[in-house]
Parts: sequence; structure tokens; C-alpha cells
Amino acid sequence: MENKIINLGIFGFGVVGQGLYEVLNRTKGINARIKKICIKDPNKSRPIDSSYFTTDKNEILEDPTIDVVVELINDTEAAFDIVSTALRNGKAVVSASKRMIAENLPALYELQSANKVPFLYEASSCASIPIIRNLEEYYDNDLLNAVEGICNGSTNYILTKIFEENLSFETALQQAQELGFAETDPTLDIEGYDPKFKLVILLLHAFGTFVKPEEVYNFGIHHLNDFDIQFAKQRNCTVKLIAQCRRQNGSVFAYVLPHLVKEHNLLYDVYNEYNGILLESAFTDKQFFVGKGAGGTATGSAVLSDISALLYNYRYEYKKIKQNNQPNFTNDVKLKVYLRYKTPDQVDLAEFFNISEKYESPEWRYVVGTINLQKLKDAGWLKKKDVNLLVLE
Ligand SMILES: NC(=O)C1=CN([C@@H]2O[C@H](COP(=O)(O)OP(=O)(O)OC[C@H]3O[C@@H](n4cnc5c(N)ncnc54)[C@H](OP(=O)(O)O)[C@@H]3O)[C@@H](O)[C@H]2O)C=CC1
Ligand SMILES: N[C@@H](CC=O)C(=O)O
Repeated sequence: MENKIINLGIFGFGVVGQGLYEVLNRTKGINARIKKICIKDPNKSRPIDSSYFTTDKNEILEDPTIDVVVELINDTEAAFDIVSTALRNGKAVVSASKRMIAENLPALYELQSANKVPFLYEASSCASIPIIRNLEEYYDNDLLNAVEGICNGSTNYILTKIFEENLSFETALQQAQELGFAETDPTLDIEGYDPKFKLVILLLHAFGTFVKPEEVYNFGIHHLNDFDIQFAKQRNCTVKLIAQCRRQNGSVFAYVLPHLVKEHNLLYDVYNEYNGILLESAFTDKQFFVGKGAGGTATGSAVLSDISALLYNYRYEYKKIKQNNQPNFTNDVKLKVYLRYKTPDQVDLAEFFNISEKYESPEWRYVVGTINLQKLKDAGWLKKKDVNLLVLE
């Protein structure tokens, strides 16, 4: 695509679609122009000329003059249909839809190689942080040990408002929604599904291992209460929702869980909708990436960077898949946790290897102890509203 003006067909004109439009308009020297935008609701008022819009997906997918399809919609099934049709039609595709990508990674990988077209999705994981391209290009060897960090802007925004400004959970969530950070269904954010989708994508680019989202355990910040907040503050800690995948004895484990984070930890100072990713590798120790993880123009700029990369024929090579020494996925890892509950019948303490601390009051009880990740994943009792979990550093 070098030296030519590429025609874009965009799906979606919500937070990210409009962010891309603004970033594209304000970026000089990018050889790309929007030919058509496909949306869902023909009656919604739009801030730009109506001639841009269609509700017929084929006006983009079947248009031979459109080179690149940019998929930015909030419907997972429709997004997969659009992306796979576009790839089959020989069009390059850029997407931000982490859930659709995480749930269909093997199929999307096959479609790219079968049709010999690039599919780029930097905006899908940590929005403005160029983490996928770094994992692909810089860490293209097997020395990487871990990818760990804050991968969800909404929950980090909520936690920042709770810990720094004493706002209630509900008010902070409402603000995150109004600012365009949250998913259409915000339980995906607060229960840790959204960062899990991102982690599944990062895990493939870090280690070459395909993992289904349902294999990875996620527990969010939806059960956090004032007692937990005081527990953290009394220990000069904050709470962060951490996604991590890490090599261990030839395998790799992964999870999304709320952590108690001490002041010396680099992730402690990642605030609001910012995300932060720590990479650990054999000879470099830790490297830290930080940037806006949600929002229209921040995400739009990552989408634009992918469009721009297509101009010089960039594509993911998935080198770690081709290296053929991928670690197996495991949930067999011990975690030290704080478990808060109301009454003893709400939890099963027999699942713990050991308990080092026990607290009881008329209102709340907690234990600190060590438990296996697989036991947490299988534990029905963590679904009870009175039960909360924090991983201790
Ligand atoms: N918001 C953020 O900060 C980030 C979001 N993402 C991801 O980007 C994607 C878009 O998010 P966001 O912009 O926030 O979502 P919004 O809800 O703001 O916008 C969704 C857009 O998708 C359109 N749409 C839905 N279904 C269809 C369809 N079948 N065909 C055509 N258009 C359709 C809607 O049309 P209409 O306008 O007619 O309703 C709307 O314009 C999601 O996958 C999200 O997870 C990724 C990174 C950051
Ligand atoms: N809902 C997501 C949006 C970006 O991916 C988040 O809050 O991080």
C-alpha cells in the first residue's frame, strides 16, 4: 500500500469511531481518507455530514475501492462477521474489539494466513499503549517471563476516585460511563472480563499460546466495600485490578484479580483511566509502559497508528507461534490472598493450604492465607456478594 491514498470503510461511530475521526482530521500527512461509515441506528443525529453514513455493511465490504476496513463496534457477533468477511474479501482490517478478538483468536489467525491479508488490533489491548507491537517486534525471543499490569481504564478510574477522592463506587462508575471509558455492559469492566480479553490477546503475542477466555480466572472489584478499603489504607496500600500472565516451570499461568499494591510498586502511581504494563524478561528485569487505556482520542490514535502501519505493509508475524516452543497454560499456582466474608458458612476455608491471619468482628471476618488459583476458579462461594478477595504482594 506504499505511496497511495488508502480508502477506509469504518464500522461504528461511537466513542472510538468519533475519536478516530478527530485524530485522523488533526493528523497531517497521513495518506488515508474515510470513504464510508457503517452505523446501526439510521435515526441518530451525527456530528458530521450524513453522506458519510450507511446502515448497509455491504457498501463497505463489497466496495472494491475500499482498502481497509476499520471495525469499531460494540456487538461481538456482528464484529466477527464483519472482520471475517472483510478478510475473506481480501481487505486489510484494523479492530479495537478485544472481546471479539479474544474469543476468536485461532479463527482470526487462520483467516489472516489463508487470505494473506493483515489484521491489526493494537487499540484492543490497553488502548494507547503500543504493547502488542512491542511484544511482536522487540520481544521476539523466548526470554520474556511475565506481562503484568492494569489493563482496564474504567476500573482504574473507579479505584482512583475511591482511594484518592473518597467518591462512592456508584458515582465513580457513572463518571467512567459518561466519559466513554466503560463498555456498553459495564459488568464486563468491573467484574474483570474486559481486562481478561486483553490478557488473552497479550498472552498470545507474549508467549505464542492460544488460551480461551473461559480458561482464565477473573474476579473484579464489584465486591469491594469500605472494610476492604480501610484494610488497604491501614497497610499504606491501594487496590489495583491486575491482569498477569507469567511463566512458571515451563508453563504459563494467567489471571485477572484485585491486588493490594504497595507504594513502591510502579503500578501504584497509575491513576484514572491510565493503564500500566510491566514486562519482565531474563536480562532486562522490569520494563514499564504507561498510557491512557480508554477514551475516544487515546484509542483512536492507536487505531490510526495501525492504519499508518498498513501503509508500509506491516503485519503481525506471530513469531512465537512459529517458534513452536509455547508454554502450556496452567491454573496451578499458589496465591497469598485476603478473603473477607460475613459468616463462616459463606466460604470454604478448607480449600486453603494455610491460614496465617484471622480476624473476626460482629460485622466482618477475614483470613489471610495461601490458596491454589484453580480452587479460586472453581469456588462458587466467591460469587456471593458478601465475599471479597484481594491478592497480597
Ligand atoms: N471506549 C473505549 O475507551 C474503548 C473501546 N474499545 C472497543 O471498541 C469498540 C467500540 O467501543 P465504543 O466506541 O466505546 O462503543 P460505542 O457504544 O460508543 O459505539 C458503538 C458503535 O457501534 C455501532 N454499531 C453497533 N452495532 C453495529 C453494527 N452491527 N453495524 C454497524 N455499526 C454498529 C453503533 O452504532 P450507532 O451509533 O448507530 O448506535 C455505535 O456507533 C468496542 O468493541 C469496545 O470494546 C477499545 C478500546 C477502548
Ligand atoms: N472499557 C475499557 C475500554 C478500553 O478498552 C476500559 O475501561 O479499559
